[in-house]
Amino acid sequence: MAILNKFTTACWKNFQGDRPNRQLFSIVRALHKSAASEALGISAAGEETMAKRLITPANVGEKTTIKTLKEMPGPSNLSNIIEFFWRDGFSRIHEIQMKHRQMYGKIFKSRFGPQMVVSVADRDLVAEVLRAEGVAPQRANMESWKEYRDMRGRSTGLISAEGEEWLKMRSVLRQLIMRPRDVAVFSDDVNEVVDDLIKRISILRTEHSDGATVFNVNDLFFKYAMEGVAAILYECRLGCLENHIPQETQDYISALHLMFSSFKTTMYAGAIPKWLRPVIPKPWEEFCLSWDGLFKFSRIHVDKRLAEIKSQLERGQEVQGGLLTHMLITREMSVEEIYANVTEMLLAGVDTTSFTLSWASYLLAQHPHIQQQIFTEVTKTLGPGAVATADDVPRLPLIRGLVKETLSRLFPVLPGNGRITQDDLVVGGYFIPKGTQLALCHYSTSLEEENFPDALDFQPERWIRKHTTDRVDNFGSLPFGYGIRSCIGKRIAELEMHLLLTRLIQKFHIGMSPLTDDVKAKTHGLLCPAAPIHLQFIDRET
Ligand code: HEM
Repeated sequence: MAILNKFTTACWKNFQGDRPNRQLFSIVRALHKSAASEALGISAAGEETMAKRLITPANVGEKTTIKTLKEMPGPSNLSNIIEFFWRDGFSRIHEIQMKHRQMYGKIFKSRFGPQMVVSVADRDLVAEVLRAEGVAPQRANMESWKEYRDMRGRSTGLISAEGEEWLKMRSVLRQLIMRPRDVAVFSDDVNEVVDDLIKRISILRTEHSDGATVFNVNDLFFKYAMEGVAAILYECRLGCLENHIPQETQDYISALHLMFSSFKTTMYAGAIPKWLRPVIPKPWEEFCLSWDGLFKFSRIHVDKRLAEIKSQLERGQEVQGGLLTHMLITREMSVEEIYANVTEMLLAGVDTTSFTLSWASYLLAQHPHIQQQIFTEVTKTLGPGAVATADDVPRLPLIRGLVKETLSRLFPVLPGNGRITQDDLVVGGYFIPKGTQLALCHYSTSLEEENFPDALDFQPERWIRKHTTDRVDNFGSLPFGYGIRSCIGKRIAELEMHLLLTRLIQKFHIGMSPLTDDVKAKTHGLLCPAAPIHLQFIDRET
């Protein structure tokens, strides 16, 4: 188990003490504000310039060329209803993004009943929006998450919290897991999970007559991602890759599957008016049921660790541990906030990582010559059979390129991102009033020929910098978001993906099974394979 910190009984006082007082919170907030400016690359003077650029509604339509939302093009309400409800557009959100971009241009508006969304489908405009973000950007459509938490008296976590509440939790967590060196200490834990996955592949291959095929690799990568992220978050192993998965882990997987399988209904659980719930109860009931399962699982693991810490301290022993231990001891967050955050982080970290791994392996199988190039890089850099750690990753640019080309370009697992604007803005020549819902269309920008020549080709080497001043475009592809509200688990996800893909390429030639056709993507909340991916894992000669 990675050791982040050592704690002595002195910390126990802190552990039992009060939550940070308001004065401290103001300091944290001030620090955070400057950190946010830093992350966004703007100085105090820059912020002022930004503020001056804001326009009031009175300016609009005068002698300026600034246009109103009324003038913004976009599909009609009726065509949206047909596209989404008649033609099952919910599973083709990524394609619709591309289609609307072609039809209406870089910025367009769509209506979903009373809800109006402005879509931004251009690299430079996305950059404008994100660079103008304040200290606590607001995510869109989180009402149902909050309602569930209020109903059950639970705290919000990073994903669902807003404002000061979010800032406080973010300032705690960003110091623990945001930098590559923060997560490098987890290399051994992750590598143990990789060992188990390799063993699992060997078992699964024997179940097929050719001795090489693994059916539906996403199932395997789901278990890997869950085991890996839990090893870091809960500091324990869950047994996902065992032959017999423990019942409580199985219950969690069921809750996660329920959340995922009923995505379409649960996504709109909050949108269905409360008075209609007695008539259409299923979406809201399933939504609550899956959250109950997810929270229950986190409580079990957090409480278990809490009890261990208490007993160690009572015996006068020094407490050592990782992320969870640190959070429980320092008490910068309450236990309820810790439950909520580990619940939301586990939820955010499993399918995202597993789908990316499925797509990356699929692309490797489709492109054997590229797979061979990456294999050559790995063997030359590490030497035969060596197990990579986080420290080796910077020396494996094609492994990083493989993940980027998969996730930042061809299969961005979150094809879009949402924001509620917190100030009046002008974007692309349009006045966007405060409180407008924005959709940032990352899928369409990541396939833009202007941003990425030969955009449909799989070219991991395009991410390799030939010169230190080289930069492959950033705002054209933001798989983890950008700035102060970006993905807090980015480094954890990267570590899991880099270490696993390196080892898979070292051990196996990954081939396409004849049972796998051309697999298309579909949107189901995330961009996932529309059909199971079956792959062959053939041992490389040692
Ligand atoms: C391939 C894997 C992953 C991808 C592509 C991904 C992507 C994202 C994106 C796009 C966001 C929204 C950012 C924004 O609104 O600007 C996000 C937020 C978040 N992600 Fe990830 N994520 C991944 C893995 C993880 C992991 C492993 C964890 C936890 C261990 C995690 C935890 C979170 C949390 C807590 C947030 C909310 C952050 C906040 O609002 O402050 N994610 N992620």
